Amino acid sequence: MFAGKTTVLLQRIQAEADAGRRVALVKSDKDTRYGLGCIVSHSGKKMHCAAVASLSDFKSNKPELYAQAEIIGIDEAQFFDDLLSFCQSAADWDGKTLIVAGLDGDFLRQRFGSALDLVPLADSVTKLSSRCEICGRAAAFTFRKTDDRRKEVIGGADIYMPVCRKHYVNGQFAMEAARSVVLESHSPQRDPCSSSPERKLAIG
Ligand SMILES: Nc1ncnc2c1ncn2[C@@H]1O[C@H](COP(=O)(O)OP(=O)(O)O)[C@@H](O)[C@H]1O
Ligand SMILES: Cc1cn([C@H]2C[C@H](O)[C@@H](COP(=O)(O)O)O2)c(=O)[nH]c1=O
Repeated sequence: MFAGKTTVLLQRIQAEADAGRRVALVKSDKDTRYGLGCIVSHSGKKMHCAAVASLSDFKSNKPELYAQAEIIGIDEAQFFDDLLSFCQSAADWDGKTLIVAGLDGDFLRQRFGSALDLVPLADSVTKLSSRCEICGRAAAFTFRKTDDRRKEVIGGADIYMPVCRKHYVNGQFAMEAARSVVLESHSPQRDPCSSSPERKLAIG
């Protein structure tokens, strides 16, 4: 996150529109933070879009928009279960150009949705990185600052921060240590007289 995916997507869609091409922008309706009619980057740039539950909904519920669009921009691609089938058929059979922005991995660095499955079908792929919020180095990973373990948790800088490899690993270690301290303190078998081993909780 914070790597500039939405910024680049909006810039490319704007450039295509300025060149006279018919464009459409789509995002998942799971993200309601800025209302459903807009895609907004973390730095505040925004454009109108269609917010849909699935990409097949976009095609069936907005048939004119789909039919007239030469270029379709998709943001938050990780949230669309039908990403692969939609992109394949739109590009291969309907002649659309797709510009897709999304996360490849989640806060645990596990694959997120099917953005990775698009790689062999794409003409080109750009992996962006942010700046580590702790040391300023290139940040390829996203650290979740809360204890929520669900894969999908909508949010921005309130919940997530971009981190480099070192600070990702340190942060995960600190979270695990904190979690085990909490679990131990709630365990009925715990001997109140025994002292817990020292744990490092600092990230950095
Ligand atoms: N905590 C943050 N860390 C890094 N960048 C941030 C942060 N908060 C806001 N930004 C801004 O967000 C921009 C990237 O926003 P955006 O294009 O929405 O990224 P992405 O879609 O990859 O999450 C950065 O260029 C920076 O100006
Ligand atoms: C890492 C991670 C992110 N999310 C959510 C949080 C945001 O709502 C989006 C990512 O938005 P961005 O344009 O890339 O900033 O995804 C999530 O649900 N689970 C995660 O592990």
